[in-house]
Amino acid sequence: MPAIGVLALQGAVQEHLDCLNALPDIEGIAVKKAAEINAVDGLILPGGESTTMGKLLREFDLSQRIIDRVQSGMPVWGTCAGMILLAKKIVGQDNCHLGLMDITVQRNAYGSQLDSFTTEAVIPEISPDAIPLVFIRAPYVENAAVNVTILATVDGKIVAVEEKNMLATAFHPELTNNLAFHSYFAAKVKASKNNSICSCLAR
Ligand SMILES: NC(=O)CC[C@H](N)C(=O)O
Repeated sequence: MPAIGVLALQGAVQEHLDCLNALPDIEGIAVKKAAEINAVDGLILPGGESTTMGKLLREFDLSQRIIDRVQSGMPVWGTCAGMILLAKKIVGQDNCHLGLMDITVQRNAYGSQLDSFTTEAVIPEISPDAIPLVFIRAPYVENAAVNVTILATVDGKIVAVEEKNMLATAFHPELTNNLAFHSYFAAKVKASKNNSICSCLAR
């Protein structure tokens, strides 16, 4: 059964695990050691506080492990702070964290009076039905390179993107009871696991 890790350094870990474990044929596992990250077929970087998570990733020497696995094809999904961790550029900062996705993100982009809000949107790639979108001190994508697919915008701002095996959302599907994004990501993980089994057998 494919296993999806949820990076468990800080943030909304249990909520993602509950969503994953509600899906058929997927095992959700909290991961915080390099060996655990090596053992999963996909990885979720949860919401929380990106500066703290980035610092812990460096302290525990996990950044390069994640970068290597994602660059060799492991699907990854960053939600909110996780999106910031994936971005190659963060507005107003000289450095980034994992620097994997060709996006520029603006942290806390909705300002103080709109720290948190909920809306909904139809995102055809993910589901034909409207999906609830929960934003908590959320970033948005200020710029996405041409190789990045824009999945959703809210009020003209980009809030969900995909680039090959990488998915990022400014909002928190794990805080709703709608499993559409988790199902979509699980399908990506299953497809990538099948591909790697096929290429091993073909050798
Ligand atoms: N809900 C969240 O993940 C908030 C992200 C947070 N504002 C950050 O910049 O890291």
